[in-house]
Amino acid sequence: MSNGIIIIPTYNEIENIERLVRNIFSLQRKFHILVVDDNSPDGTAEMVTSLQTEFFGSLFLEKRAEKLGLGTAYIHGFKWALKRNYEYIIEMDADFSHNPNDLIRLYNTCARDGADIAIGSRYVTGVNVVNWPMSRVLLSWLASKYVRLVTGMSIHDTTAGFVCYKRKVLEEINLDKIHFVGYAFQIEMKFKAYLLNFKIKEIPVIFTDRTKGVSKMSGGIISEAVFGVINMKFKSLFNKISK
Ligand SMILES: Nc1nc2c(ncn2[C@@H]2O[C@H](COP(=O)(O)OP(=O)(O)O[C@H]3O[C@H](CO)[C@@H](O)[C@H](O)[C@@H]3O)[C@@H](O)[C@H]2O)c(=O)[nH]1
Repeated sequence: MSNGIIIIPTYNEIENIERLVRNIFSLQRKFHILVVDDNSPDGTAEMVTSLQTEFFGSLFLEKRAEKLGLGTAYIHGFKWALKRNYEYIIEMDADFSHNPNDLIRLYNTCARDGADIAIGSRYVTGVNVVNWPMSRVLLSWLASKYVRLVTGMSIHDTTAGFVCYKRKVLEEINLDKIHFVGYAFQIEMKFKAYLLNFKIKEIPVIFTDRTKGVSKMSGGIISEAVFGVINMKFKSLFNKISK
């Protein structure tokens, strides 16, 4: 039994998932993996099912009926993990934007260095993003600045999706009261952890854009974040936010 689980949300990641799973299982530290797939038409879930024979007891799959958003996929995965004995619960994209070799550093920041949340951060030391078009780098960097300004959090990479949580953080945040369904979910989780005074550490990582498959970023995801963050801060000022 491993005390750490990597949760990977997937939508149409057939070109990445097998290589990523094999890569994670070849690391020196042993983690379990949970894939939360939203009925990807490209057969991502079927690929995971076929790998489960080889990685029996270490690779898990939760299949949802339709594409319901990155945020709700993670909430689903968190609840699944909390029902089991995992002490460290890690979020990661399926497309190799997050380097699997950084997983151990992320894990150790919580397991050895006393953090409650460890964030694999692109913006601690300048901008560590490879192969994103300039427009996307600017959008992400400005989004992080905007969130810092509005919320008052001192985190550099507020939209990061490469995060290790200690179990107690996910037990204390009310997962049923997370409102955002898209990437803004990442901001909301960090904000709630910040309001609860959890110890948050950022470790620098290099984010490399995917070479296979496509991003699921959309206009709806952006506007959810832009307007949602102000609303979230406003509610917290009047103590109306549920942690
Ligand atoms: N199950 C499920 N998975 C999804 C969904 N939407 C996206 N995903 C999965 O979530 C991961 C990230 O999605 P991408 O579409 O590849 O994200 P990105 O554009 O590269 O965005 C990155 O930057 C964002 C902003 O900084 C980050 O918030 C995000 O986590 C990610 O690192 C991938 O594994 C993708 O398959 C969904 O609706 N359902």
